[in-house]
Amino acid sequence: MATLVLLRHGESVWNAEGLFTGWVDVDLSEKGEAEATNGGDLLLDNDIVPDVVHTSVLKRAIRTANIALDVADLLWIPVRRTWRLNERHYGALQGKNKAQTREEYGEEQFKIWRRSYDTPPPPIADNDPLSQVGDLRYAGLPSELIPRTECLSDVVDRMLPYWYDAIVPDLAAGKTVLVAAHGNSLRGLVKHLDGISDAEIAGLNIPTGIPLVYELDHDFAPLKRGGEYLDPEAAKAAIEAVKNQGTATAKA
Ligand SMILES: O=C(O)[C@@H](CO)OP(=O)(O)O
Repeated sequence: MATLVLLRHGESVWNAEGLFTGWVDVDLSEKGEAEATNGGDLLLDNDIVPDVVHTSVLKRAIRTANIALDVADLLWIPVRRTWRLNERHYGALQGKNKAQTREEYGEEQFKIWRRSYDTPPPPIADNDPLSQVGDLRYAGLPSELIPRTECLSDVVDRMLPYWYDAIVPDLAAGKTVLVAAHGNSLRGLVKHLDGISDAEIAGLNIPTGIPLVYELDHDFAPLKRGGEYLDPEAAKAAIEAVKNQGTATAKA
């Protein structure tokens, strides 16, 4: 048996402002830092001691992991970072306001861009200031691997090689593995773990800063479908808030 802990970064500044973020390297808000601290407290309270952490190359996930691990006095554990755990690239929607996008293009199109499995938003131009094509952290990648937009299915395709090649070997070695990543890269991983259909995954949202724990069997399949949030009540409310982003019921 192996333990896998999934942690979505705390609220980012653009989450708070209601903007599509994707691969733009936005920092945590003050609330996001507090959520990361709470995530560390939850690990501590539940005696969960990660042996290794895997993060994306975006600072909201990196800082969330650091803050949570600092709380648990585990800043020293080995860390690996990969673009394959990055948030879904939101294409030309990066930096756009969610509520305004919904108003401009309508509820149906907004939902398709946000949560359909296989329809990506329009691509971002390489010369757009919010494109990642010239970003130093991706300089080692062939240009065709740097997304100009992605749907969730694209995320699953680029995330799974890392799951099999880097995370599974840690789990196989009996390590407790912490993965600090993003709403949509974690949706892709949960889809894979729980065997969720392409249609069903549209209804699944991941809250910020609340560790989701999976106990896995010898074949790296969950003992309990859906895993367990360390604070299920808070997770419920936060999931609802993510779902409602950009709609009239959203707070911001
Ligand atoms: O903007 C984004 O990159 C993501 C996560 O914050 O948003 P959404 O939940 O709308 O897919």
